[in-house]
Parts: sequence; structure tokens; C-alpha cells
Amino acid sequence: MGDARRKLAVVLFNLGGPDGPDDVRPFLRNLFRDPAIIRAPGLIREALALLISTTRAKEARANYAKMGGGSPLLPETRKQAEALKAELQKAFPDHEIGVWPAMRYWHPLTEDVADEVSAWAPDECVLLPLYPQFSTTTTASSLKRWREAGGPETRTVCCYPTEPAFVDAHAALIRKTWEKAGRPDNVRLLFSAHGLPKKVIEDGDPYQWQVEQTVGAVMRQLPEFPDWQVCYQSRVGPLEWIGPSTEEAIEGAAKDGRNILLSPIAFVSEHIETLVELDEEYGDLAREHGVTSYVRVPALGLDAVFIESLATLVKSALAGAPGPRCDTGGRICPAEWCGCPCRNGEPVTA
Ligand SMILES: C=CC1=C(C)c2cc3[nH]c(cc4nc(cc5[nH]c(cc1n2)c(C)c5CCC(=O)O)C(CCC(=O)O)=C4C)c(C)c3C=C
Ligand SMILES: [Fe+2]
Ligand SMILES: [Fe+2]
Repeated sequence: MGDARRKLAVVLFNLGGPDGPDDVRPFLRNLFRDPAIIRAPGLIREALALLISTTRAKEARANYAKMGGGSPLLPETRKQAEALKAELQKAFPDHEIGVWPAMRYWHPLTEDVADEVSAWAPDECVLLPLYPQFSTTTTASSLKRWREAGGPETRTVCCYPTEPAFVDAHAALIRKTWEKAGRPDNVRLLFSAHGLPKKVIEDGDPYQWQVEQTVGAVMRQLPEFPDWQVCYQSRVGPLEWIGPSTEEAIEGAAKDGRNILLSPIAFVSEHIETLVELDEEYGDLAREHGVTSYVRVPALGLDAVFIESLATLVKSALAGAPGPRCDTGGRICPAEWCGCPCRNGEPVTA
């Protein structure tokens, strides 16, 4: 007797992180071998990846040790996958639903998940990055790997920087965190996003523009915070990165005598960049510069409105035409940002 239930697969793209100390170096090597991250020719890139992963491993291992030796990214993503599955099951009670995390640089690797999902033989397979803002270094890299591995793909969400529930979730969490901290006064709200080399943006990556779209939409709901700034963290390597850096923004707020409320606007779960960089390193920096109140807003994680937002993206993708789509379906990236697949082969007219 065949099972007539339709099968819906949802694949959550994410970066991945080491499970323990021994994984740190090979994880970093995988990351720096990616031509989307280091845009040098093959052999030079391989040599650089070996060199950087070896030299960076000690410090990175020490940082992962502060979180128990490995990254919490996979357990966090698994919980989000479970929550999304439960939400989708309400919308599609007759479907058999599977939600898979697929990591770019550590297990479960994108290419292995592609094989697993292929073997499951879904009727629909929705690719959904856990990067709300599209970048060639993140979403495009995962998509490329998925497609090279022959993974199934019927619908693809490329980005959702201004999806209404996503924006609502951020605004509500910022307000709630500020209230829970005892409503510190004289606050500068910093939106810290992972940075990128300037050259990547100049070559057409829409990430910075999309981060600014998210912040603009969130700020329309938060008129009680008139003092705010976008900044970029986690710089790596010798290239010039987009700015201002989060360190500069913290120092600037301190100089202006402000307290700091910091929202990680481009991350949707807790990991090394939030728990170590934002909470420990930048927390220390703020205190060293005399900031009285430094409060970090949590990543969205399992926030119910955020999970609803992910479910809405999947439902809209299934209801619309096949192919890559931005946000709730419209083409939102302007022409000069040719790096986003939502433009779907449209000619680029700057
Ligand atoms: C918005 C998301 C991200 C962008 C854009 C991004 C670009 C980018 N990252 C590096 C180098 C590193 N990133 C590392 C960790 C890391 N990066 C992201 C997200 C984005 N990266 C996440 C979610 C994580 C956390 C993973 C975890 O283990 O918990 C690391 C490893 C940590 C470290 O050594 O600092 C590196 C290295 C580059 C070079 C880059 C763009 C060119
Ligand atoms: Fe990164
Ligand atoms: Fe787009």
C-alpha cells in the first residue's frame, strides 16, 4: 500500500561550526577554501586556507572553549528546524514534512544533506537560508554547493530582510530586552551585523543594502529610540571591510556618554559571534570605555513570531511560481545589486 501523503522538505542553510576542539582547524580550512570567501585562484586559495586555518586555530579554539569547546550553532539550528516543522505541520496537516539543517563548512554538510533529501524523494523542496540578508559569501555559497551536489530544489527563498513578521520579531525583542534591563536611559541602539570586505559589496553583493533595509523597517516601529547606528563586526584578514566597525561604534557611544543596547541584526541564533565576540569582547570594550549599561539583545532563536515568519516564507514560496524569490515574493533588490538571485537573470542596468 503506497503512502499518498505529499512530502514537503525544507532545507535550512547555515554556516556550521566545530563540534569540538579537534574540529576547529578543519572547519576553518573548509571556510577559507570557499572561493566565495577567498576569491583567489585555486592553488593560491588552498595554500592560504591551510595557512590561515593553522595560524587562526589556536585563538579560535580558545574562543570555542568558552562555549564548551564547540559551536552551539547546530543544536540551535536543530531546535529551529523542529519548531518550524511543528508550525508547518499546522498549515499542511496532510503532508509528511521534513526540515533539515544543511551546514556549509561543518557537519551535517550541505552536500551530504543534498543526498539525504534526494533519497527521501520529496514532492516539494524549499531551500530557506537562515541568513535573512542575502550575501554571495553565505546564501549564494550554500546554494551553489547544494546545486553542485544535485540536491532537489523546487522553491528557493533567497532573502527576507523586510518580511513583516521577521521585522516585528526584532522590534518586539529589542523593546522587551530594554524593558527587562530596567529601561536604561540615554541609550544608543546599535545594530551589529557581520561585516564583509568592501570589495565584495563593490562587486554587487546586496548584503549591506539589505541589512540597512532590515534596520530601516525595524526602526519605523521603534520611535522611542531616536539614537541608533548600524555597525559591522567580526572582521577577518588584511582587506578593508565595510564600516563603521562595531568596536568603533561602541567607542563612539562611550565618547558621547551613551548607554548601549545592541541588536545582532543579521544573526538568527546564538553562536561564537554573539556569545563570545558581542558578549565578552565587546562587553569588556564597552566597560573599559566607561559605558555604564551595555545590554545585548538575544538572537531571534525560537522566538514564536520569527518561527511564524519562516513558516510564512515557506508557505508563500509554495504558493508562488517556482524559482528564487526575495522576501514575500516581490523583487526587492535594486538593479545595482546584481549579486542577488531574486533578479533571476534580469539584465543589470545600474
Ligand atoms: C551574516 C552572516 C555571515 C556573513 C556575511 C559571514 C561572512 C564571513 N565570515 C568570515 C569568516 C568567519 N566567520 C566565522 C564564523 C561565523 N560566521 C557567521 C556568519 C557570517 N559570516 C556565523 C554564523 C559564524 C559562527 C559559526 C560558529 O562556529 O558558531 C568564522 C569562525 C570563527 C572565527 O574564527 O572567528 C570565520 C573565520 C568571512 C571571511 C566572511 C566574508 C568574507
Ligand atoms: Fe563569518
Ligand atoms: Fe534579492
